[in-house]
Amino acid sequence: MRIVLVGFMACGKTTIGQLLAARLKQRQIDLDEEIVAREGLAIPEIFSRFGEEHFRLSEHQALLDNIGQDAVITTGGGTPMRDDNAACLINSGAPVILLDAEISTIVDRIGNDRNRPIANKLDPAGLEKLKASRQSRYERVASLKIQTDQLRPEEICDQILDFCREWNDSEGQLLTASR
Ligand SMILES: Nc1ncnc2c1ncn2[C@@H]1O[C@H](COP(=O)(O)OP(=O)(O)O)[C@@H](O)[C@H]1O
Ligand SMILES: O=C(O)C1=C[C@@H](OP(=O)(O)O)[C@@H](O)[C@H](O)C1
Ligand SMILES: [Mg+2]
Repeated sequence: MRIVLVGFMACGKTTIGQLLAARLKQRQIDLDEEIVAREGLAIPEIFSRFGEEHFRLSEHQALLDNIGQDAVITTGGGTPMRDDNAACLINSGAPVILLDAEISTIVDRIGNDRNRPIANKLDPAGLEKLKASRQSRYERVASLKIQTDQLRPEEICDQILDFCREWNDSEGQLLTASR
């Protein structure tokens, strides 16, 4: 079963993707990990040596190379922002799940992690502004939005799996999970 996770930084895409993959006995493909493996450099080094544009090109290629895989695909927070990436996600035929969270939760979850060059140069107000500028795009590509602030990873997984079982009936609609 293919499942794609999108959403802002630190909303839990990589973590939930890992759990989903384990539950489904399937591979997880994390685009950030793909990029790091291809480039042989950590994300902050890719940004500092080659710039964001280079990172985005690498991310685009990683998405195109992997979107057809039967796997849990976890994107980076910026992946849906390119129009061609958004089209690729929408046309993939896979359920695209948006993980969302409040900025206070995101700030807590980022903690002292220095691995997100874009988040690391922003204060909470800057993060909120960036998230607001991206939100409509996330919502446009997604078939289901889950507000994760009060949920344990296992509960988020349960909601995603319930939704994916009904995917054929609800294709194309943005639903907000109420359970
Ligand atoms: N539902 C959750 N409850 C508590 N902590 C979470 C939850 N989801 C993710 N986290 C924590 O938040 C941090 C960022 O999660 P991560 O999976 O890297 O997010 P993303 O891939 O969206 O940037 C990690 O430390 C992770 O353990
Ligand atoms: O939102 C962004 O622009 C980014 C999100 C990161 O992934 P996560 O969303 O998994 O943190 C990573 O791709 C890079 O640091 C840029
Ligand atoms: Mg991630």
